Amino acid sequence: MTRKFIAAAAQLGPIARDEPRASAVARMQKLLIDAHRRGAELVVFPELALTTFFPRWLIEDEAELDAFYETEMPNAEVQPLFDTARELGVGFYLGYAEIAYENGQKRRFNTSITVEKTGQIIGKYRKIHLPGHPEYEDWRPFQHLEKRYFEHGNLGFGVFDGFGGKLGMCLCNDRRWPETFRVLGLRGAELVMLGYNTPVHYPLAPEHDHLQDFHNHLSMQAGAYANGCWVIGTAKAGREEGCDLIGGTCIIAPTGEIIAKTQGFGDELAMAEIDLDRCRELRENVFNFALHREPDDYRDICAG
Ligand SMILES: C[C@@H](NC(N)=O)C(=O)O
Repeated sequence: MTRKFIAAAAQLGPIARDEPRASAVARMQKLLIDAHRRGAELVVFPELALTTFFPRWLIEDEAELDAFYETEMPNAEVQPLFDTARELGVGFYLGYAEIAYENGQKRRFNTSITVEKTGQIIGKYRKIHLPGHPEYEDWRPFQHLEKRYFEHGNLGFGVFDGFGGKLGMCLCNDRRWPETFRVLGLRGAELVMLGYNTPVHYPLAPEHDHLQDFHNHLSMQAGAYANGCWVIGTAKAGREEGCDLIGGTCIIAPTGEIIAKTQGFGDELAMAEIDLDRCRELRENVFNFALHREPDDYRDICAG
């Protein structure tokens, strides 16, 4: 059986603070339809793809904050995207802010899901590496309050079946951590999908601002290569509410090579054929884990 399919990384340009969900959903439907026309069976959208990147503001009013989260997936506003995708037989990855009620508690997560071509949700992930800070810091030109608005994801790095292979997900800052890709790789992931919102300006080390694109690709290419898996990384890009976000949306082969990339900072597709069997080029050779890994010498990695 061939395990080849065409995938699209569907970059979104900025989403305004007052842009309704319906507008973001319509933009994603358009990208999905274009991707389908060009043969795609899987479309990867960004992190927090339904709203602006709201952690850049301190929002103290609970109702105002809650308006950026989804309490159900799908819900009435996102259903049109699910419907279009199912009608066309296209699956997708989608990032969004989630409110969940667990054991009587209201919990907030930065979440992604994968939806199969049938419209079924086949995987769910809640972001584990939350960057930023929990309290307002007045010296910053903009806030990064993910540690305030989200809890540490409680679903682990799950690997699930879909598109004829083993799939994994993560979100934005997770891609900078080799452990993310290694855990997914150890669990057999052949394709890792992720969305990101990455400001060009990093207030803690502004001398690295010119390296943001480099660090983005370095992290994802290294993750792909060292684990012999495909990576699709999709940006929310461009100047969003005065804050510049990097683009660089791309599809990376298990060799670590970028084989498709967006050019600009708006709504745009990067597309490539994914052959899941190519993972073997690495996983049966230099990164044959069973033959060559030396976990006894890595114990410090798991020390708390
Ligand atoms: C800054 C941070 N953004 C994010 N949304 O996790 C990152 O790119 O690592």
